[in-house]
Amino acid sequence: MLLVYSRIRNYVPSSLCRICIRYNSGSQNRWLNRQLGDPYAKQAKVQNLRSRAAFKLMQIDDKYRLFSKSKPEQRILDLGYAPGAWSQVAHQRSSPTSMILGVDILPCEPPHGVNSIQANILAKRTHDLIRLFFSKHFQLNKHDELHKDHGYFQNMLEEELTHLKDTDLYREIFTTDDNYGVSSTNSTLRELENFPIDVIISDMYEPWPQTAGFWNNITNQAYFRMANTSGVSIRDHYQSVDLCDAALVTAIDLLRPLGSFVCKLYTGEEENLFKKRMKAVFNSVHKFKPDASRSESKETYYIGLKKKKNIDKLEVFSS
Ligand SMILES: C[S@@+](CC[C@H](N)C(=O)[O-])C[C@H]1O[C@@H](n2cnc3c(N)ncnc32)[C@H](O)[C@@H]1O
Repeated sequence: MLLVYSRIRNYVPSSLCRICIRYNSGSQNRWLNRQLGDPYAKQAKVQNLRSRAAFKLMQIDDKYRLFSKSKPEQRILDLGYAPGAWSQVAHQRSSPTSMILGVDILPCEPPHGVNSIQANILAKRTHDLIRLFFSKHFQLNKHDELHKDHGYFQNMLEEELTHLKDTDLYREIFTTDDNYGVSSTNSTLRELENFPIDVIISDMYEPWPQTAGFWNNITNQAYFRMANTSGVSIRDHYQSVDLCDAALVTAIDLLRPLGSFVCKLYTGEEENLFKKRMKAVFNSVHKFKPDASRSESKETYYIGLKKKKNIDKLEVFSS
């Protein structure tokens, strides 16, 4: 019903739309009324931002300074990026030469200045695609305007990955051994290839209301997929911890030492365990609930600054 509402809202006067509201369930009504009166939702519309979530990241960035216009070529990974408001903020607040990759399990056209892939972060291949995207090799060959054709871009990245398999170049990009064929003088460059990302942001969880991609039978039934807020806080919490762990694994494997990390967590009894894992990966760990996050929501944000070096993944997850 919500989908129908958002689709027809573009075509019919708002008085008629109230009819739709009347036939919704009570909780849907509450959601719609809250959304219609919400100052952040209104501001998002005015500023052409894809959702009110943009303000949460702005407030996190105001406090923890993740992005910088003066750092050229910041490499930013946005996990669960659809519909793209966080990516818009990352693009606005970083230098024009920064590289931003959005990953989402749902199909979505990325905002201007952002590349994206449709993929599940729980899959190993997704990590390979991310590493390839940020590799020197792919960046050199990438056409600047590719973000304008999302499907073409994803195909190109996938094909390149298949093409490279079993070549020396593949081994160079994907072997993360510090000593792989390099002298110690090149170790900084090697570190950059091993850990090519400066900032990882993850808002992964419930799907945004889809407006496109319905042809895709595998991923468009968002409400039957692994993660969607159910209102049952224990269930939401455990699924959220899984996604936070997946984001943390991505950070261990791909984020550069001293790099920054943000992830959304639905709070619950495993929160302290997750915090402990964060502390094993980052020198400085903060919990922050931005004003734009509704007080009744169980969501909170964990910020990890100054990633440590030489992290043993097994140790992080076995304690
Ligand atoms: C709350 S939305 C993100 C909103 C986004 N930060 C923005 O500002 O527009 C959460 C997203 O996480 C995605 N997601 C959930 N599980 C995922 C997974 N396993 N892999 C990739 N994306 C996932 C959902 O499809 C959804 O689009």
